[in-house]
Amino acid sequence: MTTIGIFGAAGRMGRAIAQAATDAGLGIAGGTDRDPAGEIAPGIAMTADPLALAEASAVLIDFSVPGALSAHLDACIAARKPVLIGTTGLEAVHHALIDEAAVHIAVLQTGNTSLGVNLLAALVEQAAAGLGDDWDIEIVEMHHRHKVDAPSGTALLLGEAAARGRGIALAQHSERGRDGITGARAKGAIGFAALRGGSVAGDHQVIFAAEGERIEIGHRAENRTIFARGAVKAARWLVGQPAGRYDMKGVLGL
Ligand SMILES: NC(=O)C1=CN([C@@H]2O[C@H](COP(=O)(O)OP(=O)(O)OC[C@H]3O[C@@H](n4cnc5c(N)ncnc54)[C@H](OP(=O)(O)O)[C@@H]3O)[C@@H](O)[C@H]2O)C=CC1
Ligand SMILES: O=C(O)C1=N[C@H](C(=O)O)C[C@H](O)C1
Repeated sequence: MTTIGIFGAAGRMGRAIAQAATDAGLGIAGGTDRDPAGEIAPGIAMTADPLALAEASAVLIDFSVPGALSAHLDACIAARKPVLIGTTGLEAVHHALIDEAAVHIAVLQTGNTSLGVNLLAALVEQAAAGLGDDWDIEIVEMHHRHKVDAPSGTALLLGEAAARGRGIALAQHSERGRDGITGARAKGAIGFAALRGGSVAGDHQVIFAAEGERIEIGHRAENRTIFARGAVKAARWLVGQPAGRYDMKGVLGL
């Protein structure tokens, strides 16, 4: 039986993943959290030691915080175990750590584990490729009041898809956090706007706006179960994969 270890196990996603893994008939080796006192569910042991967890698991799932990424990757490399990174708010330094880890082990990093969002990303890439840069691209997301990072990992994933479709680098063409006298929109820019409130699990809308017409495509997550199910599916897929960096396309057959 595949046994999963969960970094950030006491969090909203950690708990949802424990439930999804149990529903899928998988074993749970245990979990870590910032304060690992106690259990996340009956029979699921918490530890403060990422390496001990990695050694006890067939595959690891990390939905915690960017600051813990380095220690989690080190543990997975030392134990030679594959890992899924679902944590968002990652910066260039974190992506460099993931690239380095992927030389030694299989690492899947994604801002969204759901089938719907990954299919949306494929559609966005196709639309951006077909429409050309006189169509302005804006990405709007809304999440619950507890979310700490913006734009969401999913908004950035969709932005990357749009940039790929256009054959440009997102980093050089994104407009984020507009406020005050911003000046006119740059031609070819990909804009981001983030809303926060209530209990919204995750809404994303991609708007293609031209003179006189607009195309809007989007996705609404009704709860976290879709992310948790996707994470468990990806973890199963990762077991036995050779070292390398992966995203959800291989898992979902997109
Ligand atoms: N890729 C995807 O599909 C999805 C990604 N996410 C992302 O997953 C992450 C977690 O989301 P969510 O569960 O809602 O957030 P939570 O804040 O509920 O969970 C994060 C957990 O990680 C814990 N933590 C903090 N530091 C460490 C550490 N050093 N080691 C282990 N655990 C630690 C936190 O503890 P404490 O609270 O005590 O600090 C908390 O329990 C976010 O980045 C979110 O954006 C969310 C949904 C889907
Ligand atoms: O923090 C969340 O809740 C979510 N985070 C991910 C993101 O940043 O895109 C995925 C999902 O939208 C929920």
